[in-house]
Amino acid sequence: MSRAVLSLGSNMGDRLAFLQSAVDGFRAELVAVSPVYETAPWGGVEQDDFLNAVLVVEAEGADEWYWLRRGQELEQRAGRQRLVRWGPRVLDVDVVTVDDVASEHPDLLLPHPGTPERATVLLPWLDVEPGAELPGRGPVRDLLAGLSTEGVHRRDDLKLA
Ligand SMILES: Nc1ncnc2c1ncn2[C@@H]1O[C@H](COP(=O)(O)OP(=O)(O)OP(=O)(O)O)[C@@H](O)[C@H]1O
Ligand SMILES: Nc1nc2c(c(=O)[nH]1)N=C(CO)CN2
Repeated sequence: MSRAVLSLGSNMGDRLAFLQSAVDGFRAELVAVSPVYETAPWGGVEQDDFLNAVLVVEAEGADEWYWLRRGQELEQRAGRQRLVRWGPRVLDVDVVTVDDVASEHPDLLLPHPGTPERATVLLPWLDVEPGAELPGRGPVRDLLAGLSTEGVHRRDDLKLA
């Protein structure tokens, strides 16, 4: 069984609908869906706030590339265009972890290298897996304790179903 943690982000158009389209796309493999967070953009590009969430998914016989491909298919279906690094997007699906897999392949870095610094990933992940560990880096709870969560707000009025 392959178990992956995926980070979803959107800051263009109907942001919640784009996140929901990813949830729907992974419906058959879905283990958990986090609350939705509204988050100030990181990365230095001036742009609108994001909605972020995390999914936990599982599939028999899948490998890490399967999850990357599935995420990219859903990004394409949402109409994503790759324009600016760390810029606005209708849907971003990042593979955060796949079991304990470590990968240095540039097309699939695992665990996703941005994770330890991103409260936008760690907070929703902790909501669905309170004991979560980032392989090689320890408990998510401890990583979060060292980060600012300023600009990261849980939106309980916005629900993914
Ligand atoms: N763990 C991963 N999850 C998703 N894409 C990855 C991962 N590791 C490497 N990539 C590669 O990153 C590229 C996609 O980058 P993308 O434009 O989504 O980056 P970004 O979301 O702007 O930045 P970041 O990856 O820092 O969040 C793809 O070519 C993909 O193969
Ligand atoms: N708050 C927030 N900022 C971002 C995000 C994101 O998902 N959330 N994704 C980016 C591109 O990967 C760039 N900046």
